Amino acid sequence: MTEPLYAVRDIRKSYGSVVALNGVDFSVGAGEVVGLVGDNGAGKSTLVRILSGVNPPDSGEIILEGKPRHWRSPHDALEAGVETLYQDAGIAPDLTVAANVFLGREVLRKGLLGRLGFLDEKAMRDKARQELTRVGITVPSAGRPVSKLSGGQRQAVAIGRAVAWANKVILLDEPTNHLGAQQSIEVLNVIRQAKANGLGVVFISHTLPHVLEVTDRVTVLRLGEVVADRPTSDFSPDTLLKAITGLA
Ligand SMILES: Nc1ncnc2c1ncn2[C@@H]1O[C@H](COP(=O)(O)OP(=O)(O)OP(=O)(O)O)[C@@H](O)[C@H]1O
Repeated sequence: MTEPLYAVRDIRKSYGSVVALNGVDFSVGAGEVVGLVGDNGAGKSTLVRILSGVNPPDSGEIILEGKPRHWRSPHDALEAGVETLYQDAGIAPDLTVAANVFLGREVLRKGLLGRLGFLDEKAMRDKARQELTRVGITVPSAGRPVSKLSGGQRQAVAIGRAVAWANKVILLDEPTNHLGAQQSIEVLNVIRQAKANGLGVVFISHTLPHVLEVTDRVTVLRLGEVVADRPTSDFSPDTLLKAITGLA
């Protein structure tokens, strides 16, 4: 078997007496989309926080490209190529689309006296448009404030930004939540584009039709344990729901 791009082994995490994850194995390969599903409280968010470096596990291994990792912060994971898009996507409404794409990573241009410090707005707009186009997102204007975009377009900017910056793995926590049908289709297309670009994509969602549509494999968590990890083609809507709820 080939080495997965990103994997965790035998992860355990408790909050006081609550066991959130009880010996979880999870992996994603390059160019693979893995769905992470489970009922409320199953442990999905806890696992995402461990994968993204927000919280360390109590025990277990985190392995990126075959090497054990110990994330001290989300910044560590990000630097190593693991990008996360959270439910409330961290978009700054008053800034332009381009500024949001580069938020925290502004393109600097050498000033006249060789000082660093000018924000090169044109370069930023061009690059933002280029990056969003690369991942399949079109916005009316990269110079437009995000507050002037629809909710779906905002979400598209957030996901486009995450996919554009990710260089190995992208964790998408409910990216199609609150989106209309057309906007969901666009986000699912961005996921396909990320896969085509060779990223490992983890898609966390309660919207099972989207999971069945876009993933290659599905991992089902129930009460902190993996109860199924199989190719998506093995599941029907009915068998996936049964795996999640545990009801026969
Ligand atoms: N900070 C915390 N303090 C105490 N308990 C927590 C904390 N975070 C999560 N838990 C508990 O850990 C378990 C797993 O929660 P988690 O949020 O990971 O589940 P989830 O699958 O993401 O659920 P949802 O779909 O509702 O977001 C639950 O029993 C939850 O109550």
